[in-house]
Amino acid sequence: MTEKIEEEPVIENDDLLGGCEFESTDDIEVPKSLIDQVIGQEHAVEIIKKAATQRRHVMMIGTPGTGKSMLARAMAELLPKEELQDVLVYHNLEDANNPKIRVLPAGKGKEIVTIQKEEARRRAQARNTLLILIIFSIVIYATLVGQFIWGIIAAAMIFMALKYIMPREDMLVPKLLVSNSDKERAPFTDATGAHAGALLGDVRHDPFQSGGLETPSHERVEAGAIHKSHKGVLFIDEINTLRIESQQQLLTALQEKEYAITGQSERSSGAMVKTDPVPCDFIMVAAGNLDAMAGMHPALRSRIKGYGYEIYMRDTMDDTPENRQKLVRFVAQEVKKDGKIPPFDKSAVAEIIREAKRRTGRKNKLSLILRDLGGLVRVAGDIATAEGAKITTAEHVLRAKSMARSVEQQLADQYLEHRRDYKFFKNEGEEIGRVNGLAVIGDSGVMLPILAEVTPTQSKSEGHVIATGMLQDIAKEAVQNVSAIIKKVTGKDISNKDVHIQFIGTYEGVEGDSASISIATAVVSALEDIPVDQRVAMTGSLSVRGDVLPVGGVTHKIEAAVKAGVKTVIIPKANMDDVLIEEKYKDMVKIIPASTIEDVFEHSLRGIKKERFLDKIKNFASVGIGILDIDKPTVS
Ligand SMILES: Nc1ncnc2c1ncn2[C@@H]1O[C@H](COP(=O)(O)OP(=O)(O)OP(=O)(O)O)[C@@H](O)[C@H]1O
Repeated sequence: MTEKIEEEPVIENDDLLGGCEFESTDDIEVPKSLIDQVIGQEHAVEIIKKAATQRRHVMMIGTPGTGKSMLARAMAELLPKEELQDVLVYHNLEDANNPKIRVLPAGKGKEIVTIQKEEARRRAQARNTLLILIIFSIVIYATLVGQFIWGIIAAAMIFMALKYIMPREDMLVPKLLVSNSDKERAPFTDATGAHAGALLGDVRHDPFQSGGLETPSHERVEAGAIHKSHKGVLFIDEINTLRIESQQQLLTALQEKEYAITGQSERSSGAMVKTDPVPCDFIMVAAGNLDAMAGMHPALRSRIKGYGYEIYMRDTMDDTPENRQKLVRFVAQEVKKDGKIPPFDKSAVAEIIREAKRRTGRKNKLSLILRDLGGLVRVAGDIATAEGAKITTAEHVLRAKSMARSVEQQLADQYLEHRRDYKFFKNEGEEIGRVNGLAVIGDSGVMLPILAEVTPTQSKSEGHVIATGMLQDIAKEAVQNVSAIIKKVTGKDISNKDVHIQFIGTYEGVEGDSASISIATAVVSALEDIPVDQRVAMTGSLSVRGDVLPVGGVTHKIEAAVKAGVKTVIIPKANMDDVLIEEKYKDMVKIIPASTIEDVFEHSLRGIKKERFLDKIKNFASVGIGILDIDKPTVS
């Protein structure tokens, strides 16, 4: 059974705002602490709070832009600042290559360095005065005895000798390696993509290693991110990109809570120097996507797991009035954070929330990929600013949406333009074995024509599915699924035929497992000689029983079909509530829900043979096919 889509109710702005009353986002209160600003990740917030009190490590896995670094920053805000410490590094009189470390309460380090510097300056002044006096006395004495030249030479030699023998004042001044004076909160260090030196500390190379010109080794010691985040939070995103040795060293630092600093480059004079252990008692917050876990050193992962928490970030939240209200606050937060863009009025905020719904591609959900949504807020605000507007309106947001398109969207549009130029798409007439399939690249849709040809097999044993383009495995699976249905319905065994399938113009990045119903239709059309209506495009997954299963990205796919000039789009019935196409496309397309492959054939096949074929299918449906139930609902 098929049915025409009900006109999607237009959601009023007030509903979209979840009942929030305000004139502009300036009226909305933004929480002071970062942790209270986090939206939609309640589970993560709870764990972060717990981990901060218990000083536990955390690993966050999830899509970029869902607030992982924001949560890590928020965690640093929750840590007590009373515990903060300064770290000083001193020259070691016995072994210059082993600088000494001293740990003091926050603020004391800076005080000591200032005092010592002042003392050193006074000592240097006194020494220089003494030197000048000695030199003058020698020169005057030599002049009096008529040996001026010898006097100058003697003065120069004495000057050099004394300079060499007398201890250098800067040797005695410690270096402030880690400073926490005047810090309002515990340190937060982002070591994402840091090389070994930046992460673990380093000792700089000294080109002048003798002759009184050398820089004292303790002066060349630099703290790493692990030391700077002592008593605070060390955040590393994409943890898997960190070299395995660095991960191992990080693990040691985590276990020991102190880590000596040495030169990281073997050829540098810094490699000779190794300090006493420097404290690094940090909380580690590691982040990444699911791949990150695979690339992570198992011991490091197990350390975090054993001494902390793992969090999986959410990509969406339920579309409830409370959550819509949170998004209203999100817009207010982003406007405030930016500081330069004008506030948003109700219509503009509603448009952002509408976009948050659209971006999920799922019914009753709101997107939590808030960095991207924040980007839209900023572009809309910038457009308003450029116009000199005092307030950002829905019109600015709509313009921002067409300006701030993702690379995938731009690529898809370019692809469409290119295909249209060369008439790759057909959007009218009928053709045997040709179907307008729909696919997604990233967050954008593309129309993907699919051609099928069925020929007697060349092989002696059995027929083959020969697919070209990048979606070969999917094509084979779809043909396998449909072959059972075809066999029952038409009595034809396609296992003794070669089925050729071509995806026209596929390229890297196209996701295609939602092409199953298109492939099935193309194959049936070719096999039975029934033309396909080219004004129709379709998307849907297929079970071996002929059920049409839900897929992802229907909104983007429908919009792509409309852009390609198609008038009717068949989608899985289960996806009907996920359709959130833009207002401007609504009157341009008829959306037909399909729950079985029979529905798909009904709306896409044409010609006189169609009815007979559909009758056969109906019979088959009433009898049932009773074949293996291996279908599993997949969302592509
Ligand atoms: N859950 C959230 N609540 C409020 N704002 C958010 C949330 N998620 C993201 N944002 C906004 O997006 C910005 C970027 O998010 P953030 O850098 O924390 O994402 P991320 O998950 O760490 O991404 P990546 O892994 O790419 O670093 C934040 O500064 C904030 O403005």
